[in-house]
Amino acid sequence: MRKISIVGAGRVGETAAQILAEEEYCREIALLDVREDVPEGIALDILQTAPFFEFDCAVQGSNDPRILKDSDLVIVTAGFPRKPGMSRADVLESNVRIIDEVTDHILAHAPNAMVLIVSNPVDALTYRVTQRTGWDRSRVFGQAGVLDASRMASFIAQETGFSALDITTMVLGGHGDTMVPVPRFCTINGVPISYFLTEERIDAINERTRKGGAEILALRKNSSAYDAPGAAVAAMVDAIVNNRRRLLPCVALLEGEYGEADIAMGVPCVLGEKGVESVVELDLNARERADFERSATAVRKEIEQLRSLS
Ligand SMILES: NC(=O)c1ccc[n+]([C@@H]2O[C@H](COP(=O)([O-])OP(=O)(O)OC[C@H]3O[C@@H](n4cnc5c(N)ncnc54)[C@H](O)[C@@H]3O)[C@@H](O)[C@H]2O)c1
Ligand SMILES: O=C(O)C[C@H](O)C(=O)O
Repeated sequence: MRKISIVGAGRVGETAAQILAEEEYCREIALLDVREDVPEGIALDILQTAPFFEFDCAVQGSNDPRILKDSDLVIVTAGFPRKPGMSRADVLESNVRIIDEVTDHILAHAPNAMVLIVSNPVDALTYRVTQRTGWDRSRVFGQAGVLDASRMASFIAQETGFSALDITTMVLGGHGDTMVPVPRFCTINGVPISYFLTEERIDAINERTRKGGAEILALRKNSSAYDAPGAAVAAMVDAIVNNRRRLLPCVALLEGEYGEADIAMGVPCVLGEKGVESVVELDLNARERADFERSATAVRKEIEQLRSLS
């Protein structure tokens, strides 16, 4: 990949940019933000880590949307994070205006790019970008489940004492309190977690995962999470750049899968060089399906709110 742009050089955007540079996923990283001088400053700061991390890709920042020109991938982290006590949906109204402006910049300056949405509420905003661009869902998708699954894996590692390296997890649904951790698809080197953890402990891990973002926000106080979110973005970029065809939970537009259409939410996807290659339909049991439907109802409510703002 030649050029990756990040719109929103805030905490998540900067963290992601630093990892992308260290890993040299592309030859050029562009940072676009509305704060005067800030994207230039962040770009310089990241560039000056090059001798330590041994990369030589270009890193530039600007307030001028033309910096997006020729991007292969645009990552959108622009927008307000929630404050303690708020839900992610509480920033919908302010962030939809930002996302619309950013989408128009992408349409004007990077019409061939893939778009990875991070800004919250990520399901509704990903939906919004699919509608405003009219692009195929393979090119417009969001990050949520990779982060939620990594949180769940770290909680399982803490509870069991096993290495996080051996833990695989799956979290579906909307990126909110109704998200759906699926313990049946969580293993420690292939062994179901129910082999090591009681139902009660698994329920507690599910609940902590659902509230994972709020837990960090309450502790950090003046910022929501950005280290793990930046790493989650980088994991998705890695899958795309290296055409790994990883099975990752992504926010994707549903076209009948899981009995849902005209909605974007977290589902397992095959992620590779063309973006979301396909949505994988897992055979959910009755409880998982009910939880997924409850989550879809919550996302639909946000999408309805979006429509009323149009
Ligand atoms: N999907 C996820 O898993 C996930 C994880 C973490 C954060 N988030 C979300 O990502 C967003 C950013 O979080 P953060 O902690 O980096 O916030 P932040 O406040 O540190 O950064 C946001 C940046 O967006 C910029 N911005 C605002 N309007 C813009 C515009 N029109 N064009 C370009 N830039 C613009 C701001 O100037 C700021 O630098 C929030 O909405 C947050 O909730 C999502
Ligand atoms: O919690 C938030 O608002 C930020 C993000 O969605 C997260 O899960 O860390």
